[in-house]
Amino acid sequence: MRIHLGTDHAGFELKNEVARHLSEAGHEVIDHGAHVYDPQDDYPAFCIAAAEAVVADPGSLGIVIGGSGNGEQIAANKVKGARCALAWSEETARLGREHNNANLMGIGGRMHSLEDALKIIDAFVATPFSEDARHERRIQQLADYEAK
Ligand SMILES: O=C[C@H](O)[C@H](O)[C@H](O)COP(=O)(O)O
Repeated sequence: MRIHLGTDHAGFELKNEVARHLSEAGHEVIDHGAHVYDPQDDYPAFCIAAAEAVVADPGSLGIVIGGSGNGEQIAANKVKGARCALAWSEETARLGREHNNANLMGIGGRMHSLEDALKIIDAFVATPFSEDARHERRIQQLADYEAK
């Protein structure tokens, strides 16, 4: 699977670990920055770039990383067609895929150990959308609102 990453300084270290971990697992990882550590950088451009890439690349997934994941998720969700779930446990990661067909997840690099963060990310990447009618219906309602 192709996986697009975006992060600010607060997720920089985790992003590099995630890129290594996912590449070793056989995924194609595309890094939309930050490419250098700058403690003063801002998350929106990196997360919007990752979300735009995911929307333009159907079937791919995205992971946006920051200190909390909050701002990163907000930024990604500004992109039309992006459905970015804030994943803070393996269960919320799985539900983001099963119920919301999330094509991106946000995660806080300051919120988890590396081991736990990688488990959360693995749960997200491994879980398919359920395709249940009630979830399809709700996602369509969001898409209809977005199209207005
Ligand atoms: O929601 C925003 C993210 O958590 C940012 O990564 C965070 O606000 C960055 O904080 P600071 O600039 O204090 O390192």
